[in-house]
Amino acid sequence: MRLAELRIENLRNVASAQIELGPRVNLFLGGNGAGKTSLLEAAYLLSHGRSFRSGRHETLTRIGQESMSIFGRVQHADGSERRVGMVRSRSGWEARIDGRTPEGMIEVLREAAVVCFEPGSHDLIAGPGEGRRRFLDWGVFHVEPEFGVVSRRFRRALKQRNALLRSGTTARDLAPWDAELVACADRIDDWRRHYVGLWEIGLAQVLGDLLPELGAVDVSYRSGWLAGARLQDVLAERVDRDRARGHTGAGPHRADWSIAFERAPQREHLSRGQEKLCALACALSQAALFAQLRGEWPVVCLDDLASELDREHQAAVLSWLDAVEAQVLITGTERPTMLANPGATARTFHVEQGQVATLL
Ligand SMILES: Nc1ncnc2c1ncn2[C@@H]1O[C@H](COP(=O)(O)OP(=O)(O)OP(=O)(O)O)[C@@H](O)[C@H]1O
Repeated sequence: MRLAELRIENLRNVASAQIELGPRVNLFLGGNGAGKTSLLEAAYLLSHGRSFRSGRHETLTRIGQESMSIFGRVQHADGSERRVGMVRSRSGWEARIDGRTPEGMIEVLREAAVVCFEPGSHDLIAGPGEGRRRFLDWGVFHVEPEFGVVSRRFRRALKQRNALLRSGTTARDLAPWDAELVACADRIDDWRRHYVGLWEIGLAQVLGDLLPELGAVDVSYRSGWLAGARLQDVLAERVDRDRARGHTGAGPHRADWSIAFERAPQREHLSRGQEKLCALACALSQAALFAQLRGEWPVVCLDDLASELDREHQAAVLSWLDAVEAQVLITGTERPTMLANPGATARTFHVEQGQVATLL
């Protein structure tokens, strides 16, 4: 899929922008604080319903404004086109699809698929498990049609169970929520496990290009409860502990995954740059798996590529992307030397004080 057009109103310092994107490489150049990352953030929001930057959602809206909006014209490989959008006001998010209000944001998120590598991406390797679960679930969501609904049911059951735990209830009151929780958890776990099994094949290939010096790679997935045990047994066994803590300590909300290399078996063996390359390989291999299973590439965003990677790795990434069909959005303060002659289909934009102008 590709974003043929991106329209933004009042996102950070971008008061109003309408960008006609090219089908392949789109380069956004401008000085620090110009608003380049905010453009990628807009594309990412359409796909994830949240920003890749930390902080409260209120800070997304331009200072002094009541609301912000993002619209995208999405073109799919089968020739279909969708107009997707989201508006954020004081009352929260509102989704739009082809001029109507869909049942939920989930419909917009299904249409727009964007993967992103940005300065905070190393957190995927070095940061808390929540980011890794989100990464994994984004991939699963796009290939398992029921995943969105089942994970919503799971979150509801978990919330209810936690509320009951805090109110000092009996095991009998917990039983219906435990049953719902376990039913959803088993499906989520199966989907995630299956996805990781497919994804790690492509990940090993990309890492073989980007970090060959670290040797063979192994991805381990942990479901969030004792390996080999049934979740219902684990919940029953630890119910007193859960009650004392006021929340459920085992389940898919505690799942995690990690990457180990032959010559860097622990995460702490990786340099910061190697963590970044790992995170980049995760994003690229996730995009490749999406393309394999869905028959079209997601949009690939690379924020501040030149300052994140050395020249050799920048060249490796750009030639990897050149060989595939993906639409790519890249930001930088200067044109990367590898993109000095980016080809006839490439577009370059100049960004300054939140304004975007097409250069080529
Ligand atoms: N809510 C907001 N309202 C208005 N301006 C904001 C808001 N939040 C952030 N900004 C400003 O918007 C700009 C956002 O810049 P962004 O991170 O997109 O820039 P960038 O071009 O990627 O910069 P850099 O090269 O420094 O990473 C900054 O100038 C920032 O001060």
